[in-house]
Amino acid sequence: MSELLTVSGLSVSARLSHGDLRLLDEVDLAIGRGETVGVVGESGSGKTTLARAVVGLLDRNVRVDGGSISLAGDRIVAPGTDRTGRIRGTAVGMVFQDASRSLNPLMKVRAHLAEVLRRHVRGVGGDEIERRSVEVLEQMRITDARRVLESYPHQLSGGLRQRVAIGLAVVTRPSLVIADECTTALDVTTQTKVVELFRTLVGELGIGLLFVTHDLMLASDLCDRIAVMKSGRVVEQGPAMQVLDRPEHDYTRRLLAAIPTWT
Ligand SMILES: Nc1ncnc2c1ncn2[C@@H]1O[C@H](COP(=O)(O)OP(=O)(O)OP(=O)(O)O)[C@@H](O)[C@H]1O
Repeated sequence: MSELLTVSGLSVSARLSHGDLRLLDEVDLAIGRGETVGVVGESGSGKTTLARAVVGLLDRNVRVDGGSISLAGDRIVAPGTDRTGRIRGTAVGMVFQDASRSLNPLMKVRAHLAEVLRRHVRGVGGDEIERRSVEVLEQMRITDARRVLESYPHQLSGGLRQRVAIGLAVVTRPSLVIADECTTALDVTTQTKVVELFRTLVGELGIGLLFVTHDLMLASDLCDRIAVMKSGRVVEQGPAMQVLDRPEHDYTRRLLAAIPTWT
């Protein structure tokens, strides 16, 4: 599988009034084209910091102090280097937890899609915007694309809003999508449908998917490989089934033990 995203020895710290706090410690992670990698771990383990480092969206008091991130062989992040501006929203799409907050309540879905396309696709015109907007909603398995295009976010269900948010992330045809806890706010049935949609999209579009979640079962259902994070480090990574069936690290075993069972 050809490598798409390579994170090598990435260390990130926050500057605080009483000194520096290490948020990521020598993190290694790789994602190939058409591959889904889950990053799991409890709250505060550094998952979001890792996802945000890839797209250059770290907080102002946070900086990279070691290692690097490359996309398709191009080094985009290293200490003192941030070349993420040209890949964010184009080669890399992002979906966050709460679609309601990432969508502007005063803009119809049509205007959201048009804005993203105009910002990121050079020379795109009205007809093409219309064609690609309908096409991406259909890719999101939205059957009444024209009605959805004319809707404001509040007129859509939570599941539909999240589909629109995913559509906005892929309409520019990125090679990598980063999804950060994007199913957490959804009920279980809607969550399952969104996971199914991601599975289809990865297959159809051949994108790489970085799927951040605290839910180890969800990750193992969707992902080819899983990286388990604890205190800013990747403590274990491997094929999803291996991590689930034969966890090597105590922390992974504890995460597994914390999953409620029906029996
Ligand atoms: N700008 C910042 N300044 C100081 N500390 C920060 C900053 N951003 C994140 N942190 C700390 O870094 C740690 C990792 O945070 P991060 O949000 O990456 O964890 P997470 O695994 O995504 O957690 P969650 O699942 O709750 O989102 C936490 O302890 C957090 O408080």
